[in-house]
Amino acid sequence: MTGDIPGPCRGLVLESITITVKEESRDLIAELNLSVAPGQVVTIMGPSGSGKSTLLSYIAGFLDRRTFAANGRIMVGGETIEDLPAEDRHVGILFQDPVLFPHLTVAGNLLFGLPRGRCRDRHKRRAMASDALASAGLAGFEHRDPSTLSGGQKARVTLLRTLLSQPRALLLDEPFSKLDVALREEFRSFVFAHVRERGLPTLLVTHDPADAEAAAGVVIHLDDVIVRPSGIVETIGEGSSPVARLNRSGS
Ligand SMILES: Nc1ncnc2c1ncn2[C@@H]1O[C@H](COP(=O)(O)OP(=O)(O)OP(=O)(O)O)[C@@H](O)[C@H]1O
Repeated sequence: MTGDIPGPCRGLVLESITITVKEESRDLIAELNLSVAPGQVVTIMGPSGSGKSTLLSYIAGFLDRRTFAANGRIMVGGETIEDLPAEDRHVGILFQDPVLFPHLTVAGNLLFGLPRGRCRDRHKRRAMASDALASAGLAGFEHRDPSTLSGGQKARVTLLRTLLSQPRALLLDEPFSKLDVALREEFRSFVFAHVRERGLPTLLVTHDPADAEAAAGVVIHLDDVIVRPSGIVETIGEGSSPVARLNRSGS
C-alpha cells in the first residue's frame, strides 16, 4: 500500500495546524504546515511558551482540550490521525525525564511498549526485549530493577520501549536536556541512528543549538517566521529539495 503514497506523505505531514489558548482566545500556533520525510529529523526551537510542547501533544493525541482548541490535519504514513485516540496514532514520544514503571523489571518495561496483539508468543517477546537491550549495550539487564539504572541507561531503555511499540513517527521533547554533556552526545547519536535506520519521521524540540546541529536537518523557529508575499515560508534542507515547509500566517 505504502508504495502508492508519494515519498513525503509516508512521513509526518501537518496541514494548517492552529492551536488556540481558549481562555485568552490567543493563537499559539496558526496555520502551520510542515512535512517531515521518513528518517528525517526536523528541529523545533523557540522561546519558552511559544507552543513547542503543545504542538507535540496535539500530534501525539493528548492535548488538554480544556485549555486548548486545535484543528488542522495530521498525517502519518499516509493516514489521517488527528481524530484517533492517542493509542491508535502509533506516534512515539520521549520527554525530558525518562519514565520507567518502578514495579516492573527492565524487560517488563520494554515489553509494556510491545502490544500483545503484535506478538503473543511469550518466548518471542522475551527474545525481542533481550535483542533490543543487547543492541543498546545493555545485554543482561532484563531482570534489573529500573531504580538501579544510571540516567543514561534509563534514557536508552525508554527509547527502546518507544521503538518496540513500532511507532510510525517519533516526537522528542527535550529528551537530552537533563543528561550531562558526554551522555548527551552518546544518547543523541543513539537516537538519531535509530531514527535513520528505521526511517522514522522525527520532530525534535530543544533549546540547545548543539542538538539541532547534531540532528543535521531542518531547524524551525516557532517565533521567527519570515512571511513572504505569498505567505509561505520555506526551509530548505540539504540538496535542492525542500524537506520541510513552514507556513504560519496570521501571527
Ligand atoms: N493550563 C494552561 N492554561 C493557560 N495557558 C496555558 C496552560 N498550559 C500552557 N499554557 C500556555 O501555553 C503556551 C505554550 O506552552 P508550551 O509548554 O507548549 O511552550 P513551550 O514552547 O514548549 O515552552 P518551554 O520551552 O518552556 O517548554 C504557554 O504560553 C503557556 O503559558
